[in-house]
Parts: sequence; structure tokens; C-alpha cells
Amino acid sequence: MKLGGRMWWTLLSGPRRRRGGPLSRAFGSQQPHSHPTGESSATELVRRWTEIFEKRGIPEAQESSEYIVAHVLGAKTFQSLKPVCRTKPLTPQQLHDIHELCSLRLQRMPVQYILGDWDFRGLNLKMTPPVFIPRPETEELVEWVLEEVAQRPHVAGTQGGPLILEVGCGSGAVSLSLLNELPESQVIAVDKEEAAIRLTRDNARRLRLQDRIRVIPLDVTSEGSWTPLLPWAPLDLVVSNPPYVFYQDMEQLAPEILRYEDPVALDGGEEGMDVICSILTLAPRILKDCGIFLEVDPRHPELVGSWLQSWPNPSLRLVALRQDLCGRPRFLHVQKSRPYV
Ligand SMILES: C[S@@+](CC[C@H](N)C(=O)[O-])C[C@H]1O[C@@H](n2cnc3c(N)ncnc32)[C@H](O)[C@@H]1O
Repeated sequence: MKLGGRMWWTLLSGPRRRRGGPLSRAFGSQQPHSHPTGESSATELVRRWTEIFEKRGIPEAQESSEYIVAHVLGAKTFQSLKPVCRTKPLTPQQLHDIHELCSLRLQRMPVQYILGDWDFRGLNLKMTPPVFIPRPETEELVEWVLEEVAQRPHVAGTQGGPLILEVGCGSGAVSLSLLNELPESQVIAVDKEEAAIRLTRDNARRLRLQDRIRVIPLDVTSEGSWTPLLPWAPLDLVVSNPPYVFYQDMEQLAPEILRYEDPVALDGGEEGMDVICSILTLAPRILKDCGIFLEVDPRHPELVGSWLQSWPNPSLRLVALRQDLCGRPRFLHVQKSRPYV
């Protein structure tokens, strides 16, 4: 499935059917590069690699081959290539590059890592394994935060815009989109993984948003970890797409995820709540009234509701729930009922 010309590849799409065999079979005799003539066109290469991907059970076979061929030809999408570029013979170098990249796809490397960049809410972000690849549904989480900020003109930090904390910034997709779409805002982005910290900083510099973001290495589940954030309090809101996969569901994830993405970005513990609970426990100390926006598993609204009810500190309420494009309850707004003191 595609959305806006980009691959529609969600975390919760579940296990994918796996055909084909072990990786060693990925380099079979029927590969397009065995054509040494250099006479193959882009269209022909897409057709042949699509066929190979389909035979080997590679998900999104056509999209994968189109993105790779387009990338080697210097375009973002196959559809954006001029007709003449699609039909003229490719050079031996282009054929070689396509073969190399398609071979990575046969090993189930996600297209986003193969290309090295990906778009999120119109921002082009560098992607490097094993940092979590932003998913399309997370664009909806950002949208919700933007709507909320628009409805609360009083939400403003010292610079005139909201001061936002993102927990688990990964590539920086959420933080940088918010900075981009809220020109007065400032963001503190934290992540426990050094690779994520580096990539968020790198993406911030590439997008010239580095002056409004502080990227801090921090494990929100460790004792006293929020102390470095206290000088920033009070913050206007907290946003997070935390690791929320139930531990027992981890092995069901697609090979693309299991082989290439950092399990720390996905594994939320027994009920997927480990990082969620840390956020809910600690955020009230540094938050004003606007609240916490979370992306979660469809089972979490109920679990979070019960957790909040059983929690001795009644200052947080689950005030709203939103569904993703597939109609699953996936986004939570938890609000502070008492003002920051
Ligand atoms: C699902 S990814 C989300 C990344 C990014 N926000 C996005 O939506 O694309 C979760 C992120 O949380 C980070 N993370 C996991 N456990 C953490 C913890 N205890 N403290 C801080 N960050 C954590 C992971 O390293 C990962 O980058």
C-alpha cells in the first residue's frame, strides 16, 4: 500500500508471509545483473526485480524495485522519472548499483535503510540502521499535537512558542516535524541510544533546525534520570512514540524489523508499558497542563486507563483517544488535572 507516493509500511502490520528460502538463495541465477549487455532499461529492471522479489516473498516487491531503480537514477520516485529515462539503456555502473541495492532488499533490509533517507511530513530525514524508521502513523501523532497547540494559544514558552519534550526521538522525525511546523517552538529530544542521539543531531543540522533543539542522551526508566530535565521545567507538553510492542509479540515482527531495527526501539516489556509507565510517572513533575501525547498499541488505552486509576497520584487523566487510519485506537492524550507547581 502506498500513501502519498511513499511506502505505507506500518509497525503493526503483523507478521508477513515468508516464501523463498535461506539468504544464500538470494543470489540465484535469475538476477537481472547477469545480463552483461547494459541494454536493460529502468522499466525493464523494475519489472524483472519485481518478479524476483515476488518469487522470494519480499513484501512490497514493486515499490521496492521502483524506489531502488529511481534512487540509482537520481530520482525520488519511479513515477517522477522522465519517460525517456525510464526507457533508455542503463549504464553498466547503474546496473551494478541496482544489483547491489536489490541484493540488500533480498536480505530483507528495509528500503529506507537501503536508500539512506526517507520522508516524514515532508521533511527528508537521513536513515541509518539500527535507528527506528519513522512510520506513517506517527505523522498522525504529530498532527494531533499541532491541533492541540493551535487550540491553546496560551501554550507558549519563553520564546513565544511551546516548549516540548520528546521521549525516544530516534531519527528525530517527531521533534523535527514539530520544530518545522511550529516556528516558535523549542524541543528537548531525549533517547537512550547513542545512535539515535547522533542521527537526530545530524538530521537537525541537515534541516537547519539545530538552534531550537536540545538532544540529550537519557534513559527515562533509570533512577533519577529526569533530573537533567528539571531546569527546563515547566514544559508545555510531552510527546512520545515509545517502545510499546509486547515482549511476547516481538518474534512475530517482520524480518525487516527483527534483523535491522534496534529492539530497544520496539520492545516495551511484558505488556509494552515499561517506558509508557516511566513517562506517566515522571512527566507530571515537569509538565504544565497541556499534557502527554502517546502512540501506543491498540491494547494500551485500556491498560493505561487502569494504570492511571490504580496510581496513587491522581493528577493525570486519560482525556482523549484517537484512532489510526485503519480505525485502531492508537493515540492517547493524558492530561494533568492540577497546574504545575
Ligand atoms: C519507536 S522508537 C520512536 C522513534 C521516533 N520517535 C519515531 O517515531 O520515529 C522509540 C525510541 O525510544 C528510544 N528508547 C527506548 N527506550 C528508551 C528509554 N528507556 N529512554 C529513552 N529512550 C528510549 C529508542 O532508542 C527509540 O529511538
